[in-house]
Amino acid sequence: MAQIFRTTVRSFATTSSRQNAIKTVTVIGGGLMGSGIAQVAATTGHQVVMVDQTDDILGKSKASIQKSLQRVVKKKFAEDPKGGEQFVSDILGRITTQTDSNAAVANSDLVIEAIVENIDVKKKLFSSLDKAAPQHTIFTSNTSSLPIGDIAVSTQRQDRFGGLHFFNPVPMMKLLEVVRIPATSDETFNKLSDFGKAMKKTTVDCKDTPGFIVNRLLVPYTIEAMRMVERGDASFKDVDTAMKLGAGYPMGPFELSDYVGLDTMKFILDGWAEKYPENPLFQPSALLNKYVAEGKLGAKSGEGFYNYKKK
Ligand SMILES: CC(=O)CC(=O)SCCNC(=O)CCNC(=O)[C@H](O)C(C)(C)COP(=O)(O)OP(=O)(O)OC[C@H]1O[C@@H](n2cnc3c(N)ncnc32)[C@H](O)[C@@H]1OP(=O)(O)O
Ligand SMILES: NC(=O)C1=CN([C@@H]2O[C@H](COP(=O)(O)OP(=O)(O)OC[C@H]3O[C@@H](n4cnc5c(N)ncnc54)[C@H](O)[C@@H]3O)[C@@H](O)[C@H]2O)C=CC1
Repeated sequence: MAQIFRTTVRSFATTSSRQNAIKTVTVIGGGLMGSGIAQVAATTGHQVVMVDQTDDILGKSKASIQKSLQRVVKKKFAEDPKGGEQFVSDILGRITTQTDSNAAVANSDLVIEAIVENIDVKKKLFSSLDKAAPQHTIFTSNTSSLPIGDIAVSTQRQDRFGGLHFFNPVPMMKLLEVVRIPATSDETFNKLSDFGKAMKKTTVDCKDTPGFIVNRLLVPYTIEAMRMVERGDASFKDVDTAMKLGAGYPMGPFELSDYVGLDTMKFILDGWAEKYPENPLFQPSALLNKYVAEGKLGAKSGEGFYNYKKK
């Protein structure tokens, strides 16, 4: 019994000290994903530095975090407006902003990159951060579709490099994919998994394969739905209704594509088609290409498969 107790205490102490390993987080990119990641990291007690290209963009990022926190306050502090105000101000107080990414990593335990999905831009950023960050700092990318290993080669710290793939909307989606490349050390991987749990996410372990787990299944499924409509087998609205009511998905594939962005879906698919031309699941969709060519990119552009313009 005493032995079990000692073991339990020891394993708790190990996990707990590992959970404490990451206290300060630098989130680079304050867009849709970066602002969500910064919000959740600060909500779970981490000190966050959020980086973007201009103060104007960072102002918008902070405003979107505030708006998202208000949704939480409405539910959690319905009877306690003062408590709600304190909750928001405590979280925002843990987020500072910076436009100089090298300066932002000076005291960072972890970097989470959530900038534009472009391999050359990501590599350039990490190569510069590698010289500026302390030795112990772990680097991660939130990329949806690029190989983590192809980004990590721009640094001299591949043992302290991995993927943290969050889902949109970050405050609501409970999953975090933790991705390791062959060079990722066990210590780094464990710290990343513990950090995910400290962020109150459920983590899954992923290898550095195209789309990791979720997008590897979700993207071909969505494209197959588009092919079904291209063949005239069903309308896109009926496909959405069928998958929501028949398979229990919160959104059908066309609603989800509009939500993620049709340009993003196309970008992921085109990248994989070029890199893995032999895989029939990654072949282009004429319907998707048509919508993107017409500038119908989904909710963000006001129109995709559905219309989002206020009448
Ligand atoms: C591309 C990639 O690499 C990977 C990806 O991200 S793929 C995309 C993954 N995401 C998905 O699959 C999303 C699927 N959709 C959903 O889960 C849900 O539709 C949704 C959570 C987005 C919205 O839920 P909904 O019921 O349709 O809408 P709505 O009523 O507005 O919101 C539901 C709740 O979420 C909350 N919520 C939604 N967005 C929020 C945000 N950004 N911040 C805080 N709270 C939020 C709302 O306040 C609401 O809370 P209550 O129900 O407690 O009042
Ligand atoms: N949109 C989604 O549903 C998901 C996206 N991702 C990934 O997350 C990353 C970011 O995506 P989003 O947030 O959707 O994009 P976004 O376009 O909303 O935000 C990107 C932000 O990065 C900034 N940025 C660009 N280059 C920069 C640089 N060099 N330094 C600092 N900031 C820079 C931009 O100004 C912008 O604010 C991408 O890699 C994407 O593939 C991952 C999961 C889901």
